[in-house]
Order: sequence, then structure tokens, then C-alpha cells
Amino acid sequence: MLTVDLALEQLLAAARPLTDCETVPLTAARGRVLATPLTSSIDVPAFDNSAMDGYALHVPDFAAPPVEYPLTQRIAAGEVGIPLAPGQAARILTGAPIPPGANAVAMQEDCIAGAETVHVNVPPRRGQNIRLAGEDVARDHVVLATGLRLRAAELGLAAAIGVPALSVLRPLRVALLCTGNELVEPGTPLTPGKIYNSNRYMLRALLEDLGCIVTDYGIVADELDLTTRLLAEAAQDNDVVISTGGVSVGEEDHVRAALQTHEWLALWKIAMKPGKPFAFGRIGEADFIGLPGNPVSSFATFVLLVRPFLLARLGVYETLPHLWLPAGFSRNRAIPRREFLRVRIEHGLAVPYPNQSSGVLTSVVWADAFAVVPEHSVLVEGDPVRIFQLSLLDH
Ligand SMILES: Nc1nc2c(c(=O)[nH]1)N[C@H]1C(S)=C(S)[C@@H](COP(=O)(O)OP(=O)(O)OC[C@H]3O[C@@H](n4cnc5c(N)ncnc54)[C@H](O)[C@@H]3O)O[C@H]1N2
Ligand code: MOO
Repeated sequence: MLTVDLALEQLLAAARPLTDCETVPLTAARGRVLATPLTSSIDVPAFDNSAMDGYALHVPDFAAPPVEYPLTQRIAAGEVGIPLAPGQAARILTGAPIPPGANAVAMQEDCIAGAETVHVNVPPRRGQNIRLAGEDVARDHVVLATGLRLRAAELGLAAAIGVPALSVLRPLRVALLCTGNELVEPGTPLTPGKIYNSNRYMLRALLEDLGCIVTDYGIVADELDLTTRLLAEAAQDNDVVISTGGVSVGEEDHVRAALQTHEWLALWKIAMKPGKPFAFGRIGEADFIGLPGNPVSSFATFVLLVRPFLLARLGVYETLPHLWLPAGFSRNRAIPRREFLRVRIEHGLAVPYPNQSSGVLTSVVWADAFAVVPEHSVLVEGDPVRIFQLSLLDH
């Protein structure tokens, strides 16, 4: 059995980053990976503007600031004002350009306005409430680096510099096969001995969250020839082939058998719980990943190993950030596998779901984090444990 750290290291080393790119409009760029650096051709803001609704003032340079200023104009956002002479003021609204000559904005709560003048109650500081041109983005500067995953803020920033479309890596094409004679699809009757295919929907969602284009092979029966043929077929048209089930040691575990027969298998069995029977290899030009059939094992191996691998294929090296919290549980039996407990963070403690079986998917729905119990170790309540927050997966 490989340690989790070594398995991850080998997976990342085997991940060949894509290079093909395409240009997509901002509305289609969410979750994609930027392929070329984005440089701004403008200053943002493009002009000095008011941070407040109030009064733009031309405070004279060499005299005490006046208290009463004559009002010369009204400038709303989107309009352009005319110059202010020393001692003059303009009504100004948030976001409107500072007129030439103005050197401060007094917020309206600090002023009493009449029909033709404004009385400023608080002595203004020079530059107050003025947002300077270029203070957010300076022209000719790189605002987004290559390899960045485009999320809400990145898309907003691209729009702020006036860019309507971005050059991004093409999405990864991933084939998904769920193996097992016991599987039936939701919506069909559950006959004796059968279970519903939950992995398909869970993994598809996890893959789509990463922006992958999924080719879904549905349920694959436990037959060696069929499994071998479909794996080879899926490898033709996809960057990565992912299967669930059939990677353990039983005689119906045909995924492992197919891979071993064709020398497609590079890595198998990881010292983690859940998720021991994890397989990795290559089928032709495609990567192959065999996830364990147990749904929680599939989820855990996806999050901890497959997700970083797929991101690395996109040139993104990102693992889930972790934090440390006191354990709200004790563990008195040391095992050789690193355990990932489904926990909730309650009053600053990591509290585990009562049933940690790898078949119990309710534990994942209930949990908001994985707590790590290191291999060969025991824990007493209050000991610090490493926590991976699952809510961060979507971002
Ligand atoms: N003698 C041994 N038996 C097992 C070992 C072992 O080391 N020695 N490992 C156990 C562990 S740990 C796991 S995890 C499982 C994984 O086995 P497979 O990946 O071969 O998966 P299957 O046997 O096909 O299925 C396991 C379990 O999961 C259910 N399943 C499968 N596919 C789905 C699906 N798409 N949706 C929902 N549930 C699914 C399946 O019915 C089984 O209950 O092996 C242990 N055995
Ligand atoms: O690795 Mo299995 O996932 O422990 O149940």
C-alpha cells in the first residue's frame, strides 16, 4: 500500500498539463483556466471619482479652508463636470468624475446645503473621498496570471478592464463508467440484491464542478471482455477515464483484472480509509483512474486525489486548504491507513458522524469536513486534528 502523500505525489508527477486553448465569452468562462496572461489596457478606475454622495470642493492651497462654498454645478455618475475655481463646490454623486480643480469631497452628512451654497461642518482633508485613477488596476499591468481558475471575482475583474472574452484551456474530456451487476438506475424498480447507482450522479457532479465534459457510459456489467472493450473505447475519445467499482480483489473485480492483463496499471492500493482500492494507470493516451465502489470511498478518493490530479492536468496546482482544530472524539485503535473521518465543526471541535462506514453516504451529506487521523496513531479528545473543509470544494 502506498501512503496518501506518495500516491498524490506520483499522480501529480504523471499529470500532463493540457495546452490546447480556445477563446470563450466571459459568460462561458466560469471555472475555466486562463491560458494566457491578461493585461489591462486601461487604468481602473479610468478617472478620479467620488467615493461618496456629497460635495466636491476646491479647497484653496494657501488659505484656511472656507466653511461656506458657492455651488457651481451637479455631477452625477456618468456625467462630466466643469472646472472648479478655488473656494467653489459642486454637488457630486458616488462614482462621478472629480471636476478639474477639486481636491476633496465632503460627504453630505457633514454638510448643510442651501439653494446656492453649501456649508461644510467638518474641515476637509485634501484628497478625502477621492478614488484615484489606476488605484485598482494600472494600465499595462497583468491582472490575471496564466493558470488561474476563473471564478466570480476574476470574471468581474476581466469585465472591469473591458475584456469581453478570454483565452482558456479547453475543458478536460472525462469518461465515467460505473461497474457492477448489482447496479440499477434511479427511476427503475429495485429488485432483490440490487442497489441504486449513486456514484454516477455524485461523480458526474464533482467532475462538472471542475468544468470537465463528461461522457457517461452508465452502468457496465461485471464481464471482463465488456469491461476491457469499453475502457479501451472510452480511452480513445477522452483525456481521462474514470471507473467505479471492480478494483478490489474479488473474482468479479474486472476493472483491476483488465488493467493488469493489459499492463495499464501503474498504481494500486492506497493506505487510506476510506479508499484503499484506488487504481491509476494509462490506457493508450488517456489516464485511467479506478475508484472504489463504496460511495464514500469514491467521494473521498475523488476529493483528495482525483481532483488535484485533474487540476494538475489543467496546469493548476491546488489542494484543499486545511486548518487544525481540537478533536471532539478519541481514537484508541491505531491502523496502518490514514483515516478521513466525516466530521462537523461544532463549537470549534471536529465532531464525527456516528457511522463512518464507507457505504454510508449520509455521513458525507451530514459532514462539513474531513478530519484526518494519521496512520499508526491514536488520538485523545482535544488533540489537534487536520481538517479539510468540504465547502471549499465548490470555489
Ligand atoms: N477481501 C477483500 N475485500 C475487500 C477489500 C479488500 O482489501 N479485501 N477492500 C474493501 C474495500 S476497503 C473497498 S472500498 C471495497 C471496494 O471494492 P471495489 O472497488 O472492487 O468495489 P465493488 O466491490 O464493486 O463495490 C464495493 C461496494 O460499493 C457498492 N457500489 C459499487 N458501485 C456502486 C455505485 N455505482 N453506486 C453505489 N454503490 C456502489 C457495491 O455494491 C459494494 O457494496 O472492497 C472491499 N472488499
Ligand atoms: O477503502 Mo474502503 O473504502 O475502506 O471501504
